[in-house]
Amino acid sequence: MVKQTIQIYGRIKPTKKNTTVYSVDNEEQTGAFLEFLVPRDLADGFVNNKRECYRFRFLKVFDQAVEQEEVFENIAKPVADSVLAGYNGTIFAYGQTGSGKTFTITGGAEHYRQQYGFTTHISYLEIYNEMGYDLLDSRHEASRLEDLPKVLIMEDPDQNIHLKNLSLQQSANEEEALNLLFLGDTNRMIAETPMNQASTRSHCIFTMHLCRREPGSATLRRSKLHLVDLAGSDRVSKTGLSGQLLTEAKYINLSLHYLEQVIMLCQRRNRSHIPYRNSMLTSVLRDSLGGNCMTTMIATMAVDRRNLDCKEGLHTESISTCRFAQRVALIKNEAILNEELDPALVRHTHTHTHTHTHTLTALHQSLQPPFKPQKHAFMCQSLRPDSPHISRPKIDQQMSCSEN
Ligand SMILES: Nc1ncnc2c1ncn2[C@@H]1O[C@H](COP(=O)(O)OP(=O)(O)OP(=O)(O)O)[C@@H](O)[C@H]1O
Repeated sequence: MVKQTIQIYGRIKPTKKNTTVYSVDNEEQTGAFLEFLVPRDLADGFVNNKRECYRFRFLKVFDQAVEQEEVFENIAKPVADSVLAGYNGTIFAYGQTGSGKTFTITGGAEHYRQQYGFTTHISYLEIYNEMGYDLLDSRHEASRLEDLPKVLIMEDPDQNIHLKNLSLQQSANEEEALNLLFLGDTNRMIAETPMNQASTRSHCIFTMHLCRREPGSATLRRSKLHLVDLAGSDRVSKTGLSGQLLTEAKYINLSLHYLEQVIMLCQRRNRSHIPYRNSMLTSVLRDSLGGNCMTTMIATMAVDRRNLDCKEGLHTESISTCRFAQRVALIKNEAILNEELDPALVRHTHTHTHTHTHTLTALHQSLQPPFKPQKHAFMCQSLRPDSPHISRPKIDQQMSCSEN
């Protein structure tokens, strides 16, 4: 068993504007500090009694110039390696609208290197207004979100969560896996808000389910990797929304509130009851938050003046994102190696005890690796936009929202 607190990293989105209000201090030994400096003259005539300096600790902070490749090497690769070994992993991005969550989790419009990896199953869930949708329903490519299959949460007697109607698509190689990612992205709901024209107003969870058989062994290792792109964490009152967008924002606020509630309770030593069931997001991420998973969070921040709280001259959203991250860093997870005896082998052994031939055939079949493990498996590559083989299709408003 691996006991580990949730690992927190910060990432500052590049801006062309001159920004002197923060500083990053990455120390090898002590971790990193992100400091927001709030000069009094930014208060625009208001009396500013706030602190001048807000200091937050992260494992590492990736400043504006840091490329996706380096973020991948530092954050995603260790998690992907653990998942390949048989542990569950989660990487989630949290931050205000437009701060770079989607970019960090799924990459920009670049090309990806095509390299054959091993077979895996993939699911892609969108949670919009507390309702789950299967983004990988290929019959509904580029249709309205409401037309996609609705995903329901079911719980078995052992309180394990099952997602009914969420398809698991097998992918034989990296190209197929990336195409599933692109299909899902095409189906994602994109709505305009005054703050960001291509804002995602929903939570999206791209999950890779791996099943690995050790050569020469009858045990299987099953692990999952969740890549979680949360909706913007901004408060509703600031963005001046109404109608459908206000409803969306309220749902987002509520589910982020439940996420925060779970996080607060997970920190306590005496964890009696954690209300995971309050929202779909926390139900799905149950293992990731205080359970059987190695979890990493990336706090994304946009620091240009547009994102300043004008009255106070503060980076209010960045500061609350950092505060959220500090609370997340206190959560202790316990990841176990998800090993089990191959059920197919057990079944064969029971039904064919009278002859060794069948048992041996089954044993032989079950010991064939279902995939060829390679150092650079799909996940290791999926965030690496560095070579010209597979391109992300352009997703425009028309494609993603309506067939007409
Ligand atoms: N590190 C980066 N380098 C270059 N461009 C970036 C980076 N991070 C974000 N961007 C760009 O900034 C814009 C907003 O980023 P993104 O859509 O990832 O934000 P978000 O936090 O996911 O927003 P939302 O909450 O609306 O989903 C996009 O055009 C994206 O390409």
